[in-house]
Amino acid sequence: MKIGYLGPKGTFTHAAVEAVFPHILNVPYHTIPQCMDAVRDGEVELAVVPLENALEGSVNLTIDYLIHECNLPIVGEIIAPIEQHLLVHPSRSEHWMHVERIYSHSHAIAQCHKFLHRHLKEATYEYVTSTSAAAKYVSEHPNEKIAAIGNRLAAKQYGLAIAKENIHDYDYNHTRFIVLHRERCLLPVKDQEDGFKTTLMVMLPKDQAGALHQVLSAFAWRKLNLTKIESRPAKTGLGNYFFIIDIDQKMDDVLIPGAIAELEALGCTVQLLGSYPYYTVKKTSLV
Ligand SMILES: O=C(O)C(=O)C[C@]1(C(=O)O)C=C[C@@H](O)C=C1
Repeated sequence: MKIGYLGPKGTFTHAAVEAVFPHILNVPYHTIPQCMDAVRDGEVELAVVPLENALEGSVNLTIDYLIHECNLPIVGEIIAPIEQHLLVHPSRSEHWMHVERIYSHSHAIAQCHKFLHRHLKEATYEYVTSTSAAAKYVSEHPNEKIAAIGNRLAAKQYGLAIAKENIHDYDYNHTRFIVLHRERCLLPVKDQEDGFKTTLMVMLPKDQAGALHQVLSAFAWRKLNLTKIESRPAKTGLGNYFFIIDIDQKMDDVLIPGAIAELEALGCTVQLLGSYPYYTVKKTSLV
C-alpha cells in the first residue's frame, strides 16, 4: 500500500503521515491537487492533505478541489500540533534579522504575522506550495538573503539552521489533515481513534427566506452537535454558496439519515463527503 502526501519531504503533512501511518510507504506530491489526482488515478491508495488550521482557517484549495474536481470520500482525519520556526542557511543564523525575503506556504506565513511584523518588517513574502518546498529553496540558494518558515523535520532534511523557534502567533496552533481513498474503507491504523465525524456538503435552494435557519434546525432538534459550518462559493454566480458541515459523530441509522432526508425535502442538495475516525497526534510524535 502507498500513501501520497503534500511534499516534498519535511512538510507538516509528511510529519502527520509518519505519525499515524508509520509502516506505510509514503510518496510526496508537489501540490494538493496532484495528491488527490494520484488517489483518483490509482497511483496511491490513500492521500493526506491539509484541510484547516486553527489560526488561519480552511485550506480553500483542498475544499474546492474536493468538491469541484475530484470527488473522493474522506476516510480519516489527523489533527496535529503545528510549530513554526524561522529557518535559514547555517551561514546566516547569526544574521537572520537581515533577511530580505521569506519563503513559505501562505498558511504558515499567516500564522506568524505578529513575529514578522515585529522582527522582519522590511522583508517581502514569497508564497510556495509547502513549508518544506520553501526550506528546500532556501538550502539551494545559500547566497540569497532569504529565510523559510517551516518545521524541524524540514530544517533537518535540508540542512538549515533554526534561527528563531516557535514564531507562530498563538500557542494553540493545530492543523486538521484529511485522509482520502477511492472508496469508503477502514484505515490501516493501529492506534485507537479519538472519535468520529461525519462531513456533509449542503447546497441551499435558491433565494429561499430562512433556508439556512431551517437547515440548522434539522440538526438542532435531533441534538446533532455540529463542529464546523463553513460556506464556499459554488462558482456558479455571485451569491451562490455551498456549506460544509461537520457533525460530531459517526453516521448512524436514524439521526443523520433523518436530517439528510429533511434537508432534501427542503430543496437542498446534500452529499455525504465521509463518516470517518479522527486521530490526534501528540506533540512528542512530531519531530
Ligand atoms: O506546507 C506544509 O508543511 C503543509 O503541510 C501545508 C500546511 C497547510 O496547508 O496549512 C499544513 C500545516 C501548516 O498549517 C502549514 C502548511
